[in-house]
Amino acid sequence: MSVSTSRPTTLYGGQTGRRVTVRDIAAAKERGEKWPMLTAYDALTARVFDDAGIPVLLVGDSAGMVVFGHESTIPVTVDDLIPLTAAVVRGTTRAMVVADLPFGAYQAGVAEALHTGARFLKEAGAHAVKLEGGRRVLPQVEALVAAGIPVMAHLGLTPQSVNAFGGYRVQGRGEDGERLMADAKDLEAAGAFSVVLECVPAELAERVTAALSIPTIGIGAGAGTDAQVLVWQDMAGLTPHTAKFVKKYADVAGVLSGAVQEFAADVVSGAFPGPEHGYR
Ligand SMILES: Nc1nc(=O)c2c([nH]1)NC[C@@H]1CN(c3ccc(C(=O)N[C@@H](CCC(=O)O)C(=O)O)cc3)CN21
Ligand SMILES: CC(C)C(=O)C(=O)O
Repeated sequence: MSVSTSRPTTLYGGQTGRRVTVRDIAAAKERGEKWPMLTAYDALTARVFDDAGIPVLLVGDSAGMVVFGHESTIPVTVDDLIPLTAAVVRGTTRAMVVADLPFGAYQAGVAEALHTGARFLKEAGAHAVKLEGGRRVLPQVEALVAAGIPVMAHLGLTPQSVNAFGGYRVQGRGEDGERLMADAKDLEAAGAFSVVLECVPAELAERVTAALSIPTIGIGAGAGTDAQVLVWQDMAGLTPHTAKFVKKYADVAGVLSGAVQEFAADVVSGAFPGPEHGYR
């Protein structure tokens, strides 16, 4: 058996019997192959996504909103995300699991970023981390990469800056686009293995994708990025109100609501439990 047989033919759908690595992701960019990414926050749903062949799962700080019920990602802590990340790792065998570094857990400097990044790898078994920002976090990106922690960058609408932006708004229009392009190039030079582009004009995302040798992962950034990510509860129809960039692929809220109402009616009527659900 040659060494090359251990490399997947495609990132999505390619079978190797091992975890996806940063080298597999780099190879997909070289092949010009597009790939899907989803968020995950627990073992059972992560397992469904892993079995479906999703190569990269993000334990996003969007957990603050979709898991913990906050109004933004600002209140999320490292201690909130570590057990969720550990659950996603335990629920999967093939996906690379990327952990979001929460607000206030890396901005203070290199030492803080290294401390937080190491916790996600040691305590949760994450394979990489994601952090938000451009030039202001380059030292953190360089230090994490030097320490052996792969870094996914995140530009455009960086939700941890929602208070500075004055709401969740499209970023990178006009002159801001050139600054975003420069930040993307600097993040690649600092060693990031990929970059999320959130809520930026499609034309800008396409230009950044062409300018970088690392993959771009779009969310509300048009069809020209190398990968696409969505929050799973949004694409599956569990989130009540979603942004314009979301496509709803299922009605999980409707299915679950129907099941819950049937269960409740069966309890009230005495139809559940039946003899087959009991012990003699
Ligand atoms: N469930 C969920 N899905 C997400 O995609 C997500 C989160 N939560 N939490 C963290 C951030 C916040 N995100 C958001 C939230 C709202 C908009 C939004 O409402 N955008 C406006 C665009 C406004 C404009 O035109 O500038 C929209 O109408 O789509 C976008 C991204 C993306 N992330
Ligand atoms: C929406 C994705 C990119 C994210 O950052 C998150 O889930 O927190």
